[in-house]
Amino acid sequence: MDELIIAGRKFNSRLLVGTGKFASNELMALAMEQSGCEIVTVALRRVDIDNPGDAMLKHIDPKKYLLLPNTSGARDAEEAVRLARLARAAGCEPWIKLEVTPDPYYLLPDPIETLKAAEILVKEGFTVLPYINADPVLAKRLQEVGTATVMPLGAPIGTNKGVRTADSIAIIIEQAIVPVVVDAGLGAPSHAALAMEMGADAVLVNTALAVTPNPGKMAAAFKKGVEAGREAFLAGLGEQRQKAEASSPLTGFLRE
Ligand SMILES: CC(=O)[C@@H](O)[C@H](O)COP(=O)(O)O
Repeated sequence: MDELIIAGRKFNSRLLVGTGKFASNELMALAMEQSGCEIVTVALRRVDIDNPGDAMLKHIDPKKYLLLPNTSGARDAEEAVRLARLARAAGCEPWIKLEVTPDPYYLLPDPIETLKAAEILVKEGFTVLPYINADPVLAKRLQEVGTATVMPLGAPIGTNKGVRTADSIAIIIEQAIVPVVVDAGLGAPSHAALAMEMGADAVLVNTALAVTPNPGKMAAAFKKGVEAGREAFLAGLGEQRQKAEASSPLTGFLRE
């Protein structure tokens, strides 16, 4: 597959994987392996980031995966910035998946606090990958302050509903000057394929891999979905039409 480039860094995989909710760290590691991913996100609140012996971190080989800490659980910009700084102080690369989700029920990202935190973190030299609602105006504003990607949600985190925000994501993709990573709510490989067919640069998946009885198999299926979607996008999909058009044109077969 063609390379994904984020902030000048090249990746062969366009599938990013989250590490929450797995029944065991072994199943998480299996899913990472089978997904072919190169970027793995970890919630800073769930790991002892200072401790290389942390039970989960031990399963994430830094030579193989870029560890992308995320600020999940932060309720405002201040908390998110503090978590990002802690990760950097602990020796993580200055890449951060910015999540500000004050509402515990829908976990929808706060656009104002996200923009505020992004501005601060970009100025401090972080490579910022913000999780956002599928809002084209916010996506533009974030790119203007210098985020490395935008990560619009397909559906709320953990819902497995698929790309419910397709029309807005299409606008974000059309206008983007940085990679667009569809993040959250993708429950099936076909959802990932759809996002990629639309022209998303990558997708991030966690729950769908973690809640199945077979995380390894599901991760392999998502890998194929992402690759198929990307190939189809690059090939160029046929135009959608209102009226039927025969697949086998009848001209020449008609009786005089
Ligand atoms: C792991 C992570 O970063 C999540 O916040 C992310 O948005 C994934 O969402 P799903 O769990 O719905 O795949």
